[in-house]
Amino acid sequence: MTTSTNGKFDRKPLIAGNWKMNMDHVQGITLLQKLAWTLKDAQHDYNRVEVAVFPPFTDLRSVQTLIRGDKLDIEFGAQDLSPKDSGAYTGDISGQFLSKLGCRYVLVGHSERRTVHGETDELLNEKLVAAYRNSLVPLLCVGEGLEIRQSGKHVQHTLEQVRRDLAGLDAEQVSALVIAYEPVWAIGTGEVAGPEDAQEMCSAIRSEIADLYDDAVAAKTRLLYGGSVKAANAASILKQRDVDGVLVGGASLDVTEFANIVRFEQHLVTD
Ligand SMILES: O=C(CO)COP(=O)(O)O
Repeated sequence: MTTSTNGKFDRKPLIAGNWKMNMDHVQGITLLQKLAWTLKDAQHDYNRVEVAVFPPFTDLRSVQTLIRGDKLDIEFGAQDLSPKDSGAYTGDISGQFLSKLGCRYVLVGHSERRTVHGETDELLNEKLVAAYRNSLVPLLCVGEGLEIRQSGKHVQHTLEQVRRDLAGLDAEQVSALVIAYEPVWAIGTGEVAGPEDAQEMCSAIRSEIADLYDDAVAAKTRLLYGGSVKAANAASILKQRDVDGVLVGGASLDVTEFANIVRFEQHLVTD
């Protein structure tokens, strides 16, 4: 594996597709089959770049069956989990069940959960604990809205989220964690943060982790950017020193777009 003085490629890049509330289980397995074929044609090297998809809950069993049956080298995760493992919590989904279903990852704190469902940092902290308790790797989403960006307080705001969400987690847990910086104003809007914005925030998050834990932990935590990522803008973002991958929404539903984003990252690692 290519290494660099800053250790960027010591962290395995992750290209993640958040399908959100799109694709029923039939559409989902068709999309996944096409993605697997496309990546195979492109001779994708899974040892160098990890690919993960986050389908709706109702797709997870079909996705698991396909990935296991066809031995696809694609990881999958859920879009949310309950802070509790079982009990009278109608409509919630337990991390225990997700883990048993073979999920490797789980999204925590996506801005659509924070805003539409009013999820607080305190709740998200409990969800992170629940994820680790059930051997899931959490992919924590943080980021500011437009007003905060315009007020110039975006770094302060996002680091505050990081501090609150990570409260009480130990060094081993945070080393395994993935954090996606997703500025709310760039999600589904076509507005993409510039590569330098992505680098600014990922670098600030890494420094914050070094302060909260130590440099060794900060060097291991993978940091992604998300918000209107497409094949056309992915390369410049992925090149940034502290950006270890991307969390892709809309473009992950288009196999060609998503596979091209994976390819950009693979070239960066290989060249
Ligand atoms: O929210 C996102 C991924 O979690 C980003 O969504 P879009 O890529 O559609 O902007």
